[in-house]
Amino acid sequence: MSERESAGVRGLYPFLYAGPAELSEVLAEVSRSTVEKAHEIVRLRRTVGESMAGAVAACAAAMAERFAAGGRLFTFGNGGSSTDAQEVATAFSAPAQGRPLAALCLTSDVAVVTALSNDVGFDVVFARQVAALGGAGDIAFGLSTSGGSANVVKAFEEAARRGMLTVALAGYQGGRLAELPELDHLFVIPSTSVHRIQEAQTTVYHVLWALTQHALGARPRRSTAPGSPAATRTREHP
Ligand SMILES: O=C(CO)[C@@H](O)[C@H](O)[C@H](O)[C@H](O)COP(=O)(O)O
Repeated sequence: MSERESAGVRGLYPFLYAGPAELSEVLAEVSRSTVEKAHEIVRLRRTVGESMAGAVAACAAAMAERFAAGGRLFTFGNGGSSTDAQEVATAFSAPAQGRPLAALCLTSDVAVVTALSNDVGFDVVFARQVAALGGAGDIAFGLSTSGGSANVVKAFEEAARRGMLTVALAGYQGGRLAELPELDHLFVIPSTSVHRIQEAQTTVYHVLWALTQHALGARPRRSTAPGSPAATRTREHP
């Protein structure tokens, strides 16, 4: 191992190099930073819960309406958001309890994703699928931490053209998604840490799932109190 690599490993795993005397100090530091991180996560989730409760409930009601009329949910995102999109589709379509709802993740079919990326372009990898599968009664559900992924933005533009309900989760200040007037529901997690954003987005979509189930009469549940719409946007329909 080169000097540089060894320094890298030392930085990542300091306890491997600590002598018995230093070890407890290193462990105390690791535990301090873990506790700080845990506080940060709880603080952000609380902020999100308090400020978005009303908007999440409104979004769930709109989603439930689409499902009740036979609508389907299409989810998409890149990287970590792609696996979150898979989790959203799984939660809705294959719940252990509650009503199974029609949901499909547009990142799950490798053949379709690679064909579109290879033959047409990665920027249309979701939009083309939305065009092929989506209809007016359906729901487009996209996640992006930056809010700037071109393929996510284009998918929403296509979904809006088709009259689909559009639901977006973003971070930072919403990025390009914040500038999309077509979005029906936008939830912006107020953080600049990709990981914190993803964690808080998980809370938002799991609550959306629970409230949608509740609205469909599948799971009795306490209602949530309305909150400030500071970090959310719900489009008024004429
Ligand atoms: O942060 C992770 C994993 O946690 C990355 O995989 C991340 O998701 C990828 O860089 C994405 O391509 C970022 O896209 P986006 O969230 O900005 O739309």
